[in-house]
Order: sequence, then structure tokens, then C-alpha cells
Amino acid sequence: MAEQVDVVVIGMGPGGEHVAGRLAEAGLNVVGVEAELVGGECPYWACVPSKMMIRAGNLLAEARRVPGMAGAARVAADWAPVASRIREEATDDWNDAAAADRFADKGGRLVRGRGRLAGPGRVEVDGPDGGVFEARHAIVVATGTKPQIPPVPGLKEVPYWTNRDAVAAKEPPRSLLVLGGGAIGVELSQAFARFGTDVTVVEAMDRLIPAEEPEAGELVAEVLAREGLTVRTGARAARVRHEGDAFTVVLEDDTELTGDQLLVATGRRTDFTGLGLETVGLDPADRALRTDGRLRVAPGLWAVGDVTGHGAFTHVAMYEAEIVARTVLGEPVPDADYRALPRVTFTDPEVGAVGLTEEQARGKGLRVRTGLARVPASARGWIHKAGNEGLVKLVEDTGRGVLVGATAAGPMGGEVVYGLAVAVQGQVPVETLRHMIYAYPTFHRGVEDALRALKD
Ligand SMILES: Cc1cc2nc3c(=O)[nH]c(=O)nc-3n(C[C@H](O)[C@H](O)[C@H](O)COP(=O)(O)OP(=O)(O)OC[C@H]3O[C@@H](n4cnc5c(N)ncnc54)[C@H](O)[C@@H]3O)c2cc1C
Ligand SMILES: NC(=O)c1ccc[n+]([C@@H]2O[C@H](COP(=O)([O-])OP(=O)(O)OC[C@H]3O[C@@H](n4cnc5c(N)ncnc54)[C@H](O)[C@@H]3O)[C@@H](O)[C@H]2O)c1
Repeated sequence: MAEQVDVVVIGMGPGGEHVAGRLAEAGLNVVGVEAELVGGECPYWACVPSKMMIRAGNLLAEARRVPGMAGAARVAADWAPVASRIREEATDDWNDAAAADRFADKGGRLVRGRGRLAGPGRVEVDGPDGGVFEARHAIVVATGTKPQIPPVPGLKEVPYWTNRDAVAAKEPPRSLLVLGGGAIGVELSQAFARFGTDVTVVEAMDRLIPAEEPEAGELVAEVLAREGLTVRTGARAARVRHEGDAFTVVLEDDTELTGDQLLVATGRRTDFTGLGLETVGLDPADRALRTDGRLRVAPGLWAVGDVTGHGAFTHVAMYEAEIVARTVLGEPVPDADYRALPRVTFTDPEVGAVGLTEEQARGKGLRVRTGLARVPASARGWIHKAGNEGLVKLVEDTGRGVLVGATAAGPMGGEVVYGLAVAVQGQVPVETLRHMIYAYPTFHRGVEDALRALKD
């Protein structure tokens, strides 16, 4: 016998937890189904622990900048406080009791196990709590993504790390090979390197963080190289082996790279196997669930977070979750709008970005002007001195005279980009931006310099 409820949410990561909690608080009878930990990837194996590692690495880097600026400092890096902070403060040793209680306090019911669709409005759960549920109002799929492991010969046979192993490391490895120079690759590489790990990053494309502006990737590559990391761009792994305690990655040009650990950070993918998508007329082989402006996939079925393919970020998952919650509650809410989607790669310098890159804007057939300003050339950058690398790049749609994209890399680049996100979202005319007052001497005055530099 199926149990009648109002809403079933499959997957309780940031997206699922938000939508389930909101609807339960509003008084609906909500079942949240979770196969692993309530909270999902972000708090246990991704955003939060990785940012704790980065915060610690940045402290070391700042201390190392003291000579020549503020006297002398002796820095003795120690991973132990990082590992224990990740265990005690971030993840409670990978225990989700507090998150489960939080959901129960909102009136939700957590069902532990793996959920699958079993026809329209129906969910079956395999697992300790088990059961069959019929949802009167909504089923929300929020099952997230998994690491995408490239088909490099030998890779499947070796004990490589994913993000999960990296954030759980009790010690930094002596040496680390990193396959993939995207967000995960560069963030974790720099953090480990600052604790003494000898890091080599192998990126298949011709630059790091290739989804962002080329100038940002070049900047990050320069900084990493200066910090002693080896960066191999345009490099493809031909095969991988593990002998004794060492990993060897053989590149297509026959270069052999060795390391004590191998982190695979080559992107993430949805895995709809066993989710029963075919029972509601969807194709489990799709990479993402196609949604309308309210994140509806089919009548009574919604999707939020990484599974929608709109950007694998916690802020996207929560934004979408809020739209679904308001839609299910019958509250007015505009359609999802991804024009001003912000991204921050938390390297040092941080790379904040919003909207379109120059290449994407040109690819859309827009008439484009760009403006670039370098942080060290600004008053604040010059004053800041050590660690002042950075840039602001603006992408203007000259047809409309508004910014459609921007990058703010540098100290606090992720904060500087906020004003630019408002400009892109609000379609603020470039002329208006040029006649604003920018506080002196701030990093965000680089925006004014880049506006002045806009040219075809
Ligand atoms: C190392 C790393 C660092 C990151 N850093 C950032 C960052 O700084 N900022 C940022 O915005 N984003 C960051 N991200 C991305 C962010 O973690 C994801 O975008 C976010 O977690 C997606 O949320 P979600 O709810 O879609 O899915 P997830 O967090 O993946 O959660 C999905 C949940 O569904 C569960 N599940 C799956 N299938 C089933 C099933 N059939 N039945 C029941 N439960 C199921 C899973 O167990 C999981 O708990 C990072 C990712 C990584 C890997
Ligand atoms: N700060 C943040 O917000 C943050 C941090 C980490 C992750 N994330 C999210 O998680 C997602 C996944 O991160 P990611 O870094 O794994 O993916 P990614 O897609 O950002 O980068 C993967 C990189 O691996 C490269 N690559 C793919 N196959 C390769 C191969 N065989 N050899 C060498 N390089 C190869 C790609 O060219 C790409 O540059 C990100 O796209 C982002 O959405 C966000």
C-alpha cells in the first residue's frame, strides 16, 4: 500500500534540503529521501571543507608575505588543525544527525534510502526506512552529481582520489598529481601546495579554469607556477599506473609524471541509473533534466540543483529550490533567470565571474566591447603589494549599452564581483556605471578603470 503524502523530495543536498524544509515549514506533509547524508555533497565533501582548507592555506600565504611588508614571520604549516576542523566543525565526522534534526524540527519526515520514481506521482524507497509514497502535490528530484572519471587507460584500476578523499586527508600528501584544472583542481591544488605538497596539475584544455575568461586562467597559472606548482595545460593523460606507493600518469607526449596521490577532478556528471526516469516518460541517458522556467520537468515533477544542468553550484541549487517551493505553495514567483549567474573560484587570487565570457557573448552574435584593468595598477592594488595579482574584465553588449558579463580576479575577487552581478542582472546602462562614485582606494575601483578601458 502506498502512503499518501503531499511532497516527496529525492536527494537532500542543498537543493533538496531547502525545498523540503520550506514546504514542511509551510505545513505540507513532506518526505525527504536521502541515500547518504542530509546536506549532500556541499557541507561534507565539497564547498565547506574545501573552503576550510583554502582559508588555512591563505593564512599561510599571508604570513609568508610578511617579509618586506611588516617584519619577519616564521611559518610552520600544520595540517592537523585543518583535518580536525573539517571533522569537528564542518562534518561532525560525516554525521548528519544535526541536519536530520533540523529537517524534523521544520516538520519534515526523513526517509533514509535510495528513492526511485515508479510512475507519475509515485516514489519507491529501497533502504532502511523503505516504503512507497504517493505525492499529491509534487515530487522533486535533487539527486546531484558524481565525479566524472575520464576513460584514461588504467585509471579505473588505480586507487585515485576524488574530492571526497582529498577533503578527508589526515595529512597532506608529499606529492599530488591532479587531473583536471577546473575549479576543484585549482582550488585543492593551491591549498595542498601551501601545506608543502609537491603538486602537478594536468589540464587537457590550453588553459586553467577554461570555462572562465582566458585572462583569468592565465593569471591563476602564473600564480600557481610562482608558488612552485607544476602546471601542464594542453596535456592529456594517455595512461595511468600505480606501482608500490606511486602513481604514474603518462601524458600523450610520453612525459611521465609521478606522485604519491592522484586526484581526479575532471568534472561532474549526473547519474540517473536506477532513478526510474523511464517510468515518467523521461530518458535516463540524458545528462540533465530539462526544466521549464519554474523548474518543472513534467506535471507534478520538479528538479533542482546540479541535475538541472544550469550550473553545478550550491547557490544555483538553493535559488532553484526557492522557486520550486514558491511555485508549489502557489506564491507568485518569476521564472528562473540565469543571465547573471555568479561563479567564484576560491583560489588566491579569487576569480569571481558573472554572466557571459567574451567568447560566449561573441558566440551569441552580440556586438561586444571589452575593458580590462589590472589590479596592481590600481591605487589599492599598489598599496596592497604582496598578493595583489588580479584583473577586472568587462564584457559589454554595445547594442544595448549594458554589461552582459564580468570577471573580477584578485584579493576578494568573489566579493568585488557582486556589484558587477547587480549591473548585469539589472541591465544598468554602462553610461550610468561610468558616472557612479567608486570609493577610494578600494579593489572595486578596478571596475571604474575597466569601464574606462572598454573598446571594440
Ligand atoms: C570539491 C567541491 C567544491 C565545491 N565548492 C563549491 C563552492 O565553493 N561553491 C558552490 O556554490 N558550489 C561548490 N561545489 C558544488 C556544490 O557542491 C554542488 O553544486 C551542490 O552540492 C549541488 O547540490 P545538489 O542539491 O544539487 O546536489 P548534491 O549536493 O550532490 O546532493 C544530492 C543528494 O542526493 C542524494 N541522492 C542521490 N541519489 C539519490 C537517490 N536515488 N535517493 C536518495 N538520495 C539520493 C545524494 O546522496 C546527495 O546527498 C563544489 C563541489 C565540489 C565537488
Ligand atoms: N568555487 C566553486 O564554486 C566550486 C569549486 C569546486 C567545484 N565547483 C563545481 O563543481 C564542478 C565540478 O568541478 P571540476 O573542477 O571537477 O569540473 P570542471 O568542469 O570545472 O573542470 C574539469 C576540468 O577537467 C578538465 N579535464 C577533463 N577531462 C580531462 C582529462 N582527461 N585530462 C585532463 N583534464 C581534463 C576539463 O578540461 C576541465 O578544465 C564545477 O564545474 C563547479 O560547478 C564549484
